[in-house]
Amino acid sequence: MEAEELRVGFVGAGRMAGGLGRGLLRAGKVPASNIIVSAPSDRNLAEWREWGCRTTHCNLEVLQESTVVFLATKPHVLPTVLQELRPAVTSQHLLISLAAGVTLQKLQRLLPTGTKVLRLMPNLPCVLQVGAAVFSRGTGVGDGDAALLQSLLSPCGLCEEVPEPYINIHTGLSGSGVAYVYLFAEAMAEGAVKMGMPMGLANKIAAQTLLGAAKMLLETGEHPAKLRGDVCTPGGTTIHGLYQLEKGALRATVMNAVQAATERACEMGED
Ligand SMILES: NC(=O)C1=CN([C@@H]2O[C@H](COP(=O)(O)OP(=O)(O)OC[C@H]3O[C@@H](n4cnc5c(N)ncnc54)[C@H](OP(=O)(O)O)[C@@H]3O)[C@@H](O)[C@H]2O)C=CC1
Ligand SMILES: O=C(O)[C@@H]1CCC=N1
Repeated sequence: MEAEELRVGFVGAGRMAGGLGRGLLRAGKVPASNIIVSAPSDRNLAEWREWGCRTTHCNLEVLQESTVVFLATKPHVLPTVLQELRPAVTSQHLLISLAAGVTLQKLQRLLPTGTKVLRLMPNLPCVLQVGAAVFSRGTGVGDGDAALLQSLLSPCGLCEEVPEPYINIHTGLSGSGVAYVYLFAEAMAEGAVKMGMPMGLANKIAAQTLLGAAKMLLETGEHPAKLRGDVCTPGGTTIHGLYQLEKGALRATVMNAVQAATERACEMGED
């Protein structure tokens, strides 16, 4: 289907919906006039109107006006929203849930039999087209529907189909992982401030350091340990810094963070 013909809806207009919406718009994937968004308040909708999208307080209207519908409410709200949407769902719709933890089995249970539903876990950098998203498909979702989602999200960054158990792991690694990186960036900059560098400059350099390191990882394809070794002069500065990170158990702490967030996603699926 051509982008101009595709009608895309968002139920929920918050940060993640906004990230995906702006990613799609910036890439010219779907014209703004073909996007309709719903939320109970105007808090987030005003911004969507500025982008040229249509907005409503009625979730059913989104379903009636679109074929591809992103379900972008918080996970605990989703069952109520699906109960409301259920009577208007048809076999023409492709529903895509962003809700952390909410399994395909649960989504399928809450929707009419045969509904085409996908489970997507994006992350916020998709707004700058450097996101990392994974998805799994529910029963009855064909290759064409999966390809449509991949094509829609292709301008937003990486988008891979994975076995469903990987989605909670991706949530712990990447959906939430963005926040761990901000914490690390803040700590790096504060270290520099402690040593006398102005905060604005320290923040800028910390961000550029993360960007450069991430690009090196992606573009060389090298293992992180190899690239780390390249920075370390024997007896030099880096090994002294790394020793402090190892003493502070950074590696185990980060592994624990990914585990805790993954386990929380699994728990949220049980609610
Ligand atoms: N933030 C992130 O980095 C990521 C989030 N996600 C997932 O995305 C989903 C949304 O999270 P996020 O964008 O952060 O949350 P936000 O709180 O920013 O947005 C939630 C949106 O849902 C709307 N909403 C609340 N109740 C209803 C309802 N009954 N019907 C329709 N809309 C409703 C809110 O309305 P109003 O505008 O009136 O407040 C708001 O627009 C979650 O399921 C989360 O797990 C996934 C990956 C990353
Ligand atoms: O914190 C959360 O639950 C959501 C899911 C991934 C990022 N934010």
